[in-house]
Amino acid sequence: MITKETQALVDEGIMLPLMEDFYTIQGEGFFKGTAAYFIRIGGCDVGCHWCDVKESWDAGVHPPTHIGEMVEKAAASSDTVVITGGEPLTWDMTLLTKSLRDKGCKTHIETSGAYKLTGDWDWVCLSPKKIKLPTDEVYVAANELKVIVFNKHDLKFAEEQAAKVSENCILYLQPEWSNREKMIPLIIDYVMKNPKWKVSLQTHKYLNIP
Ligand SMILES: C[S@@+](CC[C@H](N)C(=O)[O-])C[C@H]1O[C@@H](n2cnc3c(N)ncnc32)[C@H](O)[C@@H]1O
Ligand SMILES: Nc1nc2[nH]cc(C(=O)O)c2c(=O)[nH]1
Ligand code: SF4
Ligand SMILES: [Mg+2]
Repeated sequence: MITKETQALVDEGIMLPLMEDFYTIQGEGFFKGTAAYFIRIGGCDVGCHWCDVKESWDAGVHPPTHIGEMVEKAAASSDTVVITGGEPLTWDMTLLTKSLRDKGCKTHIETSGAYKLTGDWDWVCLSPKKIKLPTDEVYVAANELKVIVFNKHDLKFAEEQAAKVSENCILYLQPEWSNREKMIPLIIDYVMKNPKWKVSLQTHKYLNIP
């Protein structure tokens, strides 16, 4: 159980439930191959059945941590910081992103977009989920749209989502990891026929890095 005082700090975004943080190579999407510091904030109730970090879902098991601590560590390693989770937009991202920018860091987010968009972002990766669709403001802010393809129907979903983002948003299809052998041929064929889309792979999993 956390105290009322701590809960108040979490509500303000001064403390956040930190699952893990690590310096690695961004494995996915537009910045694939770029060194970046990752901050993984616990808490998500979207509930994707194929989620590769289900341990993140329960915010209660991840210790409320002062954002200042996270920012110090991140800024000491990298000028590019990716906020992920869990679903980071479960929380108020205003103060975390402000502190990161004050330290000269670029702020990137990995989000399903299911909740109110808070924070100041240099890059928004929107990965929409059918079971909890993004809010209108996140579609507008998205720099890249990364749709996870678990089955053939997800290609139709991808087109519906692409119709909602801005014109310069970069479009990616990423195979769901456990079903990648089946989905990769389908994605390759689809991208060759519909070249507005690009392929994104979880390259960190092939490289055996976090
Ligand atoms: C774990 S999520 C955390 C951020 C946020 N909740 C979201 O879904 O965008 C980070 C990224 O991994 C993707 N992802 C999660 N599980 C995956 C899987 N099994 N295969 C491929 N991508 C996956 C998500 O769609 C998202 O783009
Ligand atoms: N290397 C690496 N790249 C990533 N890109 C998005 C990730 C995420 O879990 O949000 C991720 C991750 O977990 N590791
Ligand atoms: S929204 Fe993201 S963290 Fe939440 S269940 Fe889906 S993939 Fe996992
Ligand atoms: Mg990941």
